[in-house]
Amino acid sequence: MTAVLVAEDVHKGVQLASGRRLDLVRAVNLTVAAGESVAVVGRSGSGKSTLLTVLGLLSRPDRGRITVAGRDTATLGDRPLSALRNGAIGFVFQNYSLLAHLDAAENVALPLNHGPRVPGREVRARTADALAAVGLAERARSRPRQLSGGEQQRVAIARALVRDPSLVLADEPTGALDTATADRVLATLTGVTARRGAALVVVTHDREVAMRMDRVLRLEDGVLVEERQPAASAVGERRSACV
Ligand SMILES: Nc1ncnc2c1ncn2[C@@H]1O[C@H](COP(=O)(O)OP(=O)(O)OP(=O)(O)O)[C@@H](O)[C@H]1O
Repeated sequence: MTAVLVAEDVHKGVQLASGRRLDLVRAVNLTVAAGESVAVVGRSGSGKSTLLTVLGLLSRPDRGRITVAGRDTATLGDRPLSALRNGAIGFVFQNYSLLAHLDAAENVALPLNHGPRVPGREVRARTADALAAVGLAERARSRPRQLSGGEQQRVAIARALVRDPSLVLADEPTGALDTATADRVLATLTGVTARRGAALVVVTHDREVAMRMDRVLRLEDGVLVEERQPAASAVGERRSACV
């Protein structure tokens, strides 16, 4: 098993406006293998998004160790950390975080503008492929305000996948989508993990979404508790069916 993401005894708290400290993530241990998908569920406000930002190297843990694609991030300075984040991780934000002055294609292409230079022709081809994968090939020139919430969410997913990340972290990736579109987007996300050997972590409130992942973990009192682990044969079957 090749581990793409390893979190060991990770802790993360936030300072409330009242000055009180809230320890949301208290002892998280998690290993996600290449080709594996994991759902994180839990009640609203339990710290799922906070955990995802720590796993995605967007904020540092208070304690503990996170290893991504074999790199121990605890010892990395800010620049190598952001280079690793940009190169290895695709993040789908709950609020999409699209840039309003850029069209869909330009938003999707953003991760390709950082790190090693990608030739313009390849940028255009990869952007078009990513938009087509989420069913938005026709909307490449639309600005976020010209797109529905669900379309914006799909642009955000295309942006997360455009660089072929080894780890995809998605915060409520189907929250704004109807059932048919959510199905298609989930198939894209799980297809990427299975075909390209990426690891996928999805935060969701939606039971049906959670059940489509290989494992379901619940964040409870700051600890991840295993809710469902399918038989290994079922995971293997699903992976080989997607190749
Ligand atoms: N930077 C911050 N400063 C203060 N409080 C914060 C901060 N980030 C999160 N919180 C609080 O921590 C709690 C957990 O937030 P978080 O967004 O991680 O939960 P969640 O499980 O993802 O919730 P939901 O399912 O509703 O999206 C919430 O009460 C939130 O208000």
